[in-house]
Amino acid sequence: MALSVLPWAQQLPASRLTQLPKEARSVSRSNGAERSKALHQRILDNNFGIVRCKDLVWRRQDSERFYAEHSGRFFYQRLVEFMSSGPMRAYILAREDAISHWRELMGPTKVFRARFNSPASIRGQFGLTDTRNTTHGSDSLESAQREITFFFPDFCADEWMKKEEPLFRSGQIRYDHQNQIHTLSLSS
Ligand SMILES: Nc1nc2c(ncn2[C@@H]2O[C@H](COP(=O)(O)OP(=O)(O)OP(=O)(O)O)[C@@H](O)[C@H]2O)c(=O)[nH]1
Ligand SMILES: Nc1ncnc2c1ncn2[C@@H]1O[C@H](COP(=O)(O)OP(=O)(O)O)[C@@H](O)[C@H]1O
Repeated sequence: MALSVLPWAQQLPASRLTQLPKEARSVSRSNGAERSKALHQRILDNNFGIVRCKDLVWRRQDSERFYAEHSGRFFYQRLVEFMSSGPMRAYILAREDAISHWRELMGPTKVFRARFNSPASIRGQFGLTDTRNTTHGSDSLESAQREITFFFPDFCADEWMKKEEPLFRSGQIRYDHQNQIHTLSLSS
């Protein structure tokens, strides 16, 4: 599983659960909805199972808490402000090696590196600056678990791993267009 947050609203992997897209003020003011749709399609096209998906807006203190490990870095204040400046979308994504696949799909943190070295990546395509780089993705299983709890406090990863992960893994899922997530295909 992997956790991802798309800011316009930005995942979970046990081998696989987590990602978040970030996109806020400047982006959502113009074409945030369109971008969010494109990012959602990119997730589907890359064979991620969408376990959970939720639109939300952070308060400043949410942003400060989520990025506490960066407090003291020169970009902390701008990051905190950006992440609480508009809507974002949080995902729990599942697929084999979800964390590394998502991070590859996102591209490098620094936007010019992304543009030149990975122009087809999400950050290469949509990133504005090193801070406003469109998406977040957990960097390890441990951070995925912590970040999933942050965004989806009611989600029980252990139970999901036990009951649903094997069915996601074997493809016994279907896409629910209305709720924009994958659900188990019921075998009766
Ligand atoms: N070491 C260091 N690098 C900085 C500092 N400020 C900006 N940078 C880097 O300079 C590059 C361009 O920064 P800016 O042009 O200021 O970016 P910006 O337009 O402010 O956009 P945001 O990062 O979204 O606020 C990026 O690689 C930043 O990481 C700083 O105070 N210290
Ligand atoms: N040098 C930097 N300049 C500006 N913003 C940065 C810089 N490094 C990191 N950030 C911001 O902090 C976020 C978290 O940083 P980090 O966890 O190191 O990268 P990543 O999001 O690629 O895992 C980045 O996505 C970016 O928004």
